[in-house]
Amino acid sequence: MARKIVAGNWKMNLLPDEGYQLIEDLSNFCEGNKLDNVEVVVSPPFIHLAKAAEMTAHSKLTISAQNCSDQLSGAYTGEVSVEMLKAAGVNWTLIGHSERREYYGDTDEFVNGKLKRTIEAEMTPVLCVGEVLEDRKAGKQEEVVASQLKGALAGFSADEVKNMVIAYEPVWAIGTGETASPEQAQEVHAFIRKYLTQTYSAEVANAVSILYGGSVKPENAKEIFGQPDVDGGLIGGASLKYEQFVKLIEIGQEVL
Ligand SMILES: O=C[C@H](O)COP(=O)(O)O
Repeated sequence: MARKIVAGNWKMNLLPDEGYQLIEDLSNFCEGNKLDNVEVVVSPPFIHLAKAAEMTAHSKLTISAQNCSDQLSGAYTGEVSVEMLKAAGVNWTLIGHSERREYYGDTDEFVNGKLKRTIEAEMTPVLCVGEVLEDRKAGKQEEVVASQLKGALAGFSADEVKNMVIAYEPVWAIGTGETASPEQAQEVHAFIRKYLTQTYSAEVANAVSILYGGSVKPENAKEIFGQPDVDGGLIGGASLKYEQFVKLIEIGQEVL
């Protein structure tokens, strides 16, 4: 069965001291509560990662990067390799977030290269996919998501895909306050699972966690997390506030 995950993506927010305080508080929360149903992951900016990983080395809180290089090492100014992440104690990373795709040119091919590095390094990648508003209006969400999955997963074996996490994040629902309805989320999640079944196997489809992302808040999480093909959330804005994120973890623990 797919793992249940509540993940936070801090994006380019929180200065180091604010970030470390939040890590400490979340780590204490995870230790103090019986979280036998959900895994909790947070993705701080690169500069916080090494210390955050050190702080959580013996905690149930998992630290993830937000991105990694598609190259192993060398003259790639501004990039961070998977080896560097691993050396810092970070074993997870988001890949292909829509903000990377939109502002920094992460094409499906590029995303595929980054995924290759993470799988070689035995890391857990969270592959992000999702359609823009125009595609949703044209009813092309499944077509877009299928094409992103095909491009990103090209060349991977079923066993390799089994170790990935997928996040469905409709771009029109990110940071906009507009959430996909639980039915809309379920529809695309079910489609992703069907895609994985048809392309790989039912075993792979059932092993891959599919997270929903896009304006998830304590007020709407119960219904979204309650959908049969939703295995958790990738949360932006609400992961920056301790009370809100903890509430989402509690809802995840109860509903997922
Ligand atoms: O990675 C997280 C998503 O982009 C969702 O962000 P949001 O919860 O602020 O809409």
